[in-house]
Amino acid sequence: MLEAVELTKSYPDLVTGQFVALDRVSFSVGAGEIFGLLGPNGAGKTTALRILSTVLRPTSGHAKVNGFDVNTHPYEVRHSIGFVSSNTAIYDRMTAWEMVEYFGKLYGIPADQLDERMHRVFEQLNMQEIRDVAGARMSTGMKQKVSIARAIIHDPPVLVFDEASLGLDVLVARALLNIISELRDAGKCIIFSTHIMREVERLCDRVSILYRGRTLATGSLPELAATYQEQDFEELFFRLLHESDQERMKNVDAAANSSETVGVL
Ligand SMILES: Nc1ncnc2c1ncn2[C@@H]1O[C@H](COP(=O)(O)OP(=O)(O)OP(=O)(O)O)[C@@H](O)[C@H]1O
Repeated sequence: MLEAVELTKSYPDLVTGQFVALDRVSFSVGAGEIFGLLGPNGAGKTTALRILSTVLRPTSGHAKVNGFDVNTHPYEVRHSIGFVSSNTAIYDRMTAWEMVEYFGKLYGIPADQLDERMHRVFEQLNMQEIRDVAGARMSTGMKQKVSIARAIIHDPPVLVFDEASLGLDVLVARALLNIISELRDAGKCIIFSTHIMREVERLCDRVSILYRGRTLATGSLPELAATYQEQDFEELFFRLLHESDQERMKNVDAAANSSETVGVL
């Protein structure tokens, strides 16, 4: 359903020449699966998700969403994907119903099908009560529901949640995770990026741990526990980050030593 192969994104950098935000990251996600991208700030999660949703072009590597290549078929990819982030803008003057309807029209859903689809989505997300509430009067939780509704109105097979629980209180965050589980059970292919380990433990079938643009490990939690002989996921996460930092420092030292040697020669 979704496949990323050796995705790399680098930016020009005044000091180092190139800054690699994403370094040969690969993963695949099937229908009815929630795949987590877990990493601290700056790990490269948003960069990967922006490439998958065709907002950014990769420097190298390729990706397919619902069988369509992100570089050659961006239009088809956008129709196959729904994107939910923590900072989706909600129009103050539109009601929940009007906003979702507007997006349905943007996706080109014919009027006769759109009305039926709207009712189904509002029922699915339990949004009937906020149907006529204007954006300006919505709570953060209501806004997040509208963001999800407009991301799924065209019934895409792939859904991307980028730090979607950021800023939500525990009750609303819990409701969000429940909605995502239900979407998985309905057969959606879901990518869920977060820096919260508890969310991964609760929700994800498999996860990639990203750090400084690189994948440190990928697998289901039981697989990772067995591979690294560590049952506590939080311990495992920090251990991998620490080992990656040590490896990096070793490489920096080695590079410094070799340039000193060249200087002496
Ligand atoms: N346009 C850009 N030019 C230069 N560097 C960038 C650009 N966009 C992102 N970066 C850098 O790429 C790295 C990865 O950023 P990204 O937003 O993908 O991280 P993230 O894992 O989503 O973290 P966060 O939770 O902070 O958003 C960061 O160091 C960021 O500063």
